[in-house]
Amino acid sequence: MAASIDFDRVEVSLGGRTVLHELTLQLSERRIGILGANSSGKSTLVRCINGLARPRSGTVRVHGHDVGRETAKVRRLVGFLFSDADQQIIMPTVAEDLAFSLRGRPRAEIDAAVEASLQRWGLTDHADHPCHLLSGGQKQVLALAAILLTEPAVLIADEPTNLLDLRNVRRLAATLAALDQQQVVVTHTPELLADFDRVLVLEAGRVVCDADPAAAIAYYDALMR
Ligand SMILES: Nc1ncnc2c1ncn2[C@@H]1O[C@H](COP(=O)(O)OP(=O)(O)OP(=O)(O)O)[C@@H](O)[C@H]1O
Repeated sequence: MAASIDFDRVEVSLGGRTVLHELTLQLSERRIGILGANSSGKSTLVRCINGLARPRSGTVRVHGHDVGRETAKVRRLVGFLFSDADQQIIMPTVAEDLAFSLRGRPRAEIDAAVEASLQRWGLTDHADHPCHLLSGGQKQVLALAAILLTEPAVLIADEPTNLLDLRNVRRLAATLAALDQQQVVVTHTPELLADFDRVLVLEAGRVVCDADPAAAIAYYDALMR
């Protein structure tokens, strides 16, 4: 089955306005960045990949699976990291939140996976820590760790560094770079995309530039003047 994300003439309307216009794209590179002005349709585009946004017409497929028809299957393939980790931290403590990702599996399997995840992400000393007392950077790491426990093939991150200081921006960038998963990252921080494989620039619901990072970042910079 094709290991790509395919948009076929996708049109999305929200509140009576066309937010994405007849978008046809094949995303098969490992790391894809998305830049664009506020309201240009970036979040809507990535939300189509896991069915959070629904096209009025056209089809989105993830590894050959139609997002509209096989939403549950696609959501098992696609992890989604929001800019505000509070939106996706569900349980009271760090270990419980990680365990929640694996709910339904045998207890011993969950415990072993949570233990390994705590170690991988430097959270072992915070296992019983109330999530709401974590710093912004720690919350973002926890949200990412919880997503990765589900072993998604694709990771979507929508403005993941918005609430982070520069140190944590750099940490998150290094963390993302080291992951095996295909990644689609929306950001207002072009430097985050410097070593990506491909960068799209959106403007008013259309892809106006689709290039390597240097060319796309220069295009975006000129567009924002
Ligand atoms: N649920 C909704 N109902 C109506 N309009 C919506 C809805 N969600 C988004 N929109 C509109 O769709 C347009 C695109 O929004 P989107 O969030 O995709 O843009 P964006 O490029 O991610 O913006 P930002 O950089 O500000 O996060 C905006 O004009 C927004 O107001």
